[in-house]
Amino acid sequence: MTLVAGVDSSTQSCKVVVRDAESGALVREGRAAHPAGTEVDPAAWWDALQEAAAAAGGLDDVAAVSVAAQQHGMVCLDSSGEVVRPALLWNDTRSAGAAADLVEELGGPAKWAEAVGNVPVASLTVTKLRWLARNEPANADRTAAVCLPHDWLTWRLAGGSGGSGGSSLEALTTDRSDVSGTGYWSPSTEDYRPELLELAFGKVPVLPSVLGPAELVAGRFGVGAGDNASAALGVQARPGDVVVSIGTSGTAFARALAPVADGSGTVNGFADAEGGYLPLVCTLNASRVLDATAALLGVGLDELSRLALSAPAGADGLVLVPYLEGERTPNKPDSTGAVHGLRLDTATPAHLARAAVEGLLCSLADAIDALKELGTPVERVLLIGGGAQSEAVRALAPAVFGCPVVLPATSEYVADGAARQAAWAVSGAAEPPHWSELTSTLFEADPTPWVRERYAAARELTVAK
Ligand SMILES: Nc1ncnc2c1ncn2[C@@H]1O[C@H](COP(=O)(O)OP(=O)(O)O)[C@@H](O)[C@H]1O
Ligand SMILES: O=C(CO)[C@@H](O)[C@H](O)COP(=O)(O)O
Repeated sequence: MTLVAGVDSSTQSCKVVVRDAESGALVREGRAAHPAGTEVDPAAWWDALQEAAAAAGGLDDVAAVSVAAQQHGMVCLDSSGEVVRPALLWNDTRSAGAAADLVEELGGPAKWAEAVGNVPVASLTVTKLRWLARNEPANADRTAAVCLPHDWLTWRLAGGSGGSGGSSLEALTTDRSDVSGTGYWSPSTEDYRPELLELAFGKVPVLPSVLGPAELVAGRFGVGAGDNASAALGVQARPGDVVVSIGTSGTAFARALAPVADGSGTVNGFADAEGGYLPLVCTLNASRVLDATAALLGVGLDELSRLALSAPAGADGLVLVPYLEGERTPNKPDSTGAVHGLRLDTATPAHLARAAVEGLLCSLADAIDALKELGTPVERVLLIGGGAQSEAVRALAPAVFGCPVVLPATSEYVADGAARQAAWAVSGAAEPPHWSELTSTLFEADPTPWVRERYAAARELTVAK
């Protein structure tokens, strides 16, 4: 049996799966936690990867390993390969002002969408580089190369380590899916846009080489991917599927045959990990809305679910606007969350739990609508990510989304996608291997459109932090 491994180095943790390259059967798995916060020393990802790999029985017997990771994080390296400062993550909003400046300097959002398929918001790497240039000029001066979390982990696995003896900066690699979230690579021309990096950062550091989806690095490492593109590989998404992921971020995305350029900035025009495209909407607030509400109520996640399901649809008018970390979609980096409709009869744990689940789902329903408005066909909605383990999320998603929801069997789909990429690279075939169909459960419910209507009115009523 040929074994392959897939890694998901995501915001909250690192997961490793070892699978049979041919059938996709799960052989072993492991995980380890990441530190909290929106700036993290990449060394912590490396340590977590070692711990998760050891928990998965080690990687010595696998033919290939691919790493998928959280998108957009800014990893700056100096000329000897040392990390210059802790990485700024996708959910760090300090570069919101830099994003607004860059949009204006290029002549407006449409120019950016046309150039790189994305309108800068604080999440994109290009805005973090502008922030660095303006706020930490000494660190910007020291920066000789810039890469993404999955690029850095792949480089280290393949021998790059910084200091003497490590691979050179020129050995850094990336893939289309992740580089398309930087803001300085164009999915329509498949090229870096160095003039945009120059505009943002004042210079063009060494950038990773962009390899094809099934290429191998140093003979044993897949090129890797952004975590959402890897999840699309993991669930074997097909045209007509919209995948909704409830992790730290909330995302809705679909595979597409042509690049997308949304001048409103709502939909990110990413590339996918198979040679196509991945229009995607991302929110900053998803599973942690449930974590925070459960903590507020002093209950666990299962009890939160039970409470939510015990309250009526619409929570008798109680609405929770989930902008607990500010928000990216809509672009309100300084906004805060809010609870509206509080009365004596709605001031109960059950009403608050219901409002939290419905608020989270309404923000994702808006994301699905944005994809539809750009012409994305929606034949099936697939629900994945840690938050999809919530009974309340499963039961209420079809009511709020207004359509049936497919729940694939619980699995680490980002890591699974990376393992499938590794199997593809090892096979030398033109297409990724077809692994057995996922077992899944269909959730259906009568639509509750009034829940979204009340949410739509309430989501505008938030104050800045
Ligand atoms: N039973 C559950 N009910 C609700 N949420 C859950 C449950 N189990 C795990 N989660 C959520 O999963 C989240 C982590 O999801 P994950 O997809 O691993 O995130 P990320 O990929 O961003 O690190 C946690 O914030 C936690 O709230
Ligand atoms: O920024 C995005 C997508 O554009 C996020 O989806 C990150 O890629 C983080 O993913 P999770 O850790 O929440 O899965």
